[in-house]
Amino acid sequence: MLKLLRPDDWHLHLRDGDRLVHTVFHTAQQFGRALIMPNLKPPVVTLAQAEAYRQRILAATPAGSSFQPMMVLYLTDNSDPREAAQVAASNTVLSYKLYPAGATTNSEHGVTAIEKVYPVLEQMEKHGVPLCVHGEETDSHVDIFDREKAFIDNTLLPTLKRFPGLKVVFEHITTKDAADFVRDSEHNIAATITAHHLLYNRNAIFQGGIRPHYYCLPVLKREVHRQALLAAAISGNPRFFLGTDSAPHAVGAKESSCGCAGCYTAHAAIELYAEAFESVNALDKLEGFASLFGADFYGVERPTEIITLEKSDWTVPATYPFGNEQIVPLRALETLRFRMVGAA
Ligand SMILES: NC(=O)N[C@@H](CC(=O)O)C(=O)O
Ligand SMILES: [Zn+2]
Ligand SMILES: [Zn+2]
Repeated sequence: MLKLLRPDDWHLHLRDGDRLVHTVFHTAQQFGRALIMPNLKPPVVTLAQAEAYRQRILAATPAGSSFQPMMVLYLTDNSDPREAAQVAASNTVLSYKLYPAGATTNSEHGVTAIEKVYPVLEQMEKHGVPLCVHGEETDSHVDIFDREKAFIDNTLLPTLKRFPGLKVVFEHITTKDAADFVRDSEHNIAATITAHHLLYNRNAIFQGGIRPHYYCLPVLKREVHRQALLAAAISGNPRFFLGTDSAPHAVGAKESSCGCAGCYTAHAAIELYAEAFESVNALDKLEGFASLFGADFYGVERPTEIITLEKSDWTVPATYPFGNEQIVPLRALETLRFRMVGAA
């Protein structure tokens, strides 16, 4: 039996509409709070839109749950620098998200050149508002496995040189380069790490055939990178913390000749992380990573509730409902060794 302070998910996609009841259900079972990504269609760009989305999420939250969605604004070339001060004053909107235009799902309204948002970044630095970053180079000539490293060199380093006090969360890091970069950075740079990047390398996408449910962005990398992420996650360094990047797409959109990027892990997120930490005998490091470090970085209260995980095998269902469609979760029809059994 393993008891943990109730974890928070610092990178989550819930989508919208009739899908919310299904996605919120899974996350609210496990997490006290989650940082909700704003890449809807159309994206969440204003405080008013974020508040309206937050209310839709709360309306879809199961009765009796105290789950709190924390919101993010989608940064665009046209974001108003004056809004940064209002974000700093908000208790429910915590950060901005940088999607380089074209980098990932619903990023077409993203930033076309980082210089265009310098006035916003200046205000964010001034007011202490964190920037969450999808860190991949968008130049299609750059090899897809090298895009995270190229982003560090071409975008992140010059931006931090110009705004050295800007708080940055390098989201869903996938390489040793990114882990080393964050480890060797100043205290204002942190990173989230997904469960799937801790558990799998790029072979998973091609195991006996093409496996669309293991395709996400940034794409899974070589084993050496997975090892580096695992080392960072269990290091006890408080600038590495949990963000699932659980990213649901209906089964038809994944199992397609041009399938969407994203792995759905919210149904068993903490169990998947526990499995990864146990694989290197580091379950004692899970609570800091999952429940403390993210709250500290964002400057919100640490959790007080406790959840309990048990060592007991269970089989993940083939699908879960997703609005009026279905979603295939990670590890569908396979066995998981941990199971969350309660909260108090
Ligand atoms: N990670 C993914 O593969 N997909 C995410 C977008 C993102 O986080 O980049 C999505 O919204 O589907
Ligand atoms: Zn992303
Ligand atoms: Zn994401």
